[in-house]
Amino acid sequence: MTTSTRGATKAPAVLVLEDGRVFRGRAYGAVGVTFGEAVFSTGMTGYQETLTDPSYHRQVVVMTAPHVGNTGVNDEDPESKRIWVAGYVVRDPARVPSNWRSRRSLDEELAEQGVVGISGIDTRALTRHLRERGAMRVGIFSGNALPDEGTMLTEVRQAPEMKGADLSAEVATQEPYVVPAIGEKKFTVAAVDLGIKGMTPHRMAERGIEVHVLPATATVEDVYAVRPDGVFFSNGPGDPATADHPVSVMQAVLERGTPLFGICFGNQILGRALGFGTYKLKYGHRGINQPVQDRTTGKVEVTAHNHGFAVDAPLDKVSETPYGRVEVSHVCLNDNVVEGLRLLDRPAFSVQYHPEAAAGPHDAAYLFDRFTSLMNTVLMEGQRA
Ligand SMILES: NC(=O)CC[C@H](N)C(=O)O
Repeated sequence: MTTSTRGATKAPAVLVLEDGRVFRGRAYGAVGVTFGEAVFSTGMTGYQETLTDPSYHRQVVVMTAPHVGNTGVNDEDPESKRIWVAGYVVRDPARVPSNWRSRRSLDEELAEQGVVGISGIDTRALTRHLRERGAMRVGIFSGNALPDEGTMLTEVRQAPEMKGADLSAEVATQEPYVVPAIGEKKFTVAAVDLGIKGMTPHRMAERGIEVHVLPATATVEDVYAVRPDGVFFSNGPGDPATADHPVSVMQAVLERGTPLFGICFGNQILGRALGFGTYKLKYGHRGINQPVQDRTTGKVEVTAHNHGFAVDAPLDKVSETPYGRVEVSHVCLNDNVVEGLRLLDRPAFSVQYHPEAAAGPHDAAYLFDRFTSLMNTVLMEGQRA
């Protein structure tokens, strides 16, 4: 069945930014009201992965790509069990989705999951506004009887901000579960779920790792109860400055010298565990075409990003920390933001971006091999000792 998503058949919708700028369009997905932090993603593809990434919880995502929904919605690509974005902003939705895997239209899927969107927006103008003024709160209001602009603006300004938001527990698993190794099992990893994407344990499983995914509230005892060869800290929503519990668990892991790998939120937590601060970026990095340099090899990777905060660590020197020496291993070539940390005296490292990226690119997949080889080295040393 095809559903027409022609703008004219849809209810009117209004997007109101906290600084008072207003964009008018048509309802897309569910009709209603939603609030969140307005952020833009420059990915030309992979919208299902974006929508279902738990790190987007409480964010209203603006797509710079003008056509969205062309390949419909399939049952294979989601990164989690539901759509997490708080709202979705597109320019020109596909009228008829077309792909051999497509099961339904994106419009239908958003409506079914109760996600309020808006279409017919000049998303490039909106993106330029956010780039100049910074990420800010936003509301989308749709339906035939809308409040006046002043009322909508007041409501937007009452919505919670992303700075200071502690959100991992709202998205992470409540119960531990195991993702079995594919083929021969070589290692066991405890993965602390702060908002993990499905592709991350899969990338580990492909390398012979049995992954024990643990709730965000997991204690040091819970982590070591699975007798891990390595410990992983996942991506996740919210402000890393609030993540005191995972920071203290990670410090215990560093203390014991267990191989450790972190992605995105996990990188920010490693930064904090080592004593660095984190800060909010003006508008963040979101998309699948961000250039990152591996400072050890000089090689540039094209990478997937979704972060609004970053680690404040010096680029030009090796830092001394309570856990030994640390270097900034990766940097974003657009703006020199810290994109990775590596300890020189312990088997631990992390990256701010997404080597697991399902929609690609896959330039950074070697980082999963680096984690495997750290576990291998530590295991061999243990056997020799
Ligand atoms: N994808 C992530 O893990 C995001 C981390 C953090 N919430 C940020 O926005 O920077």
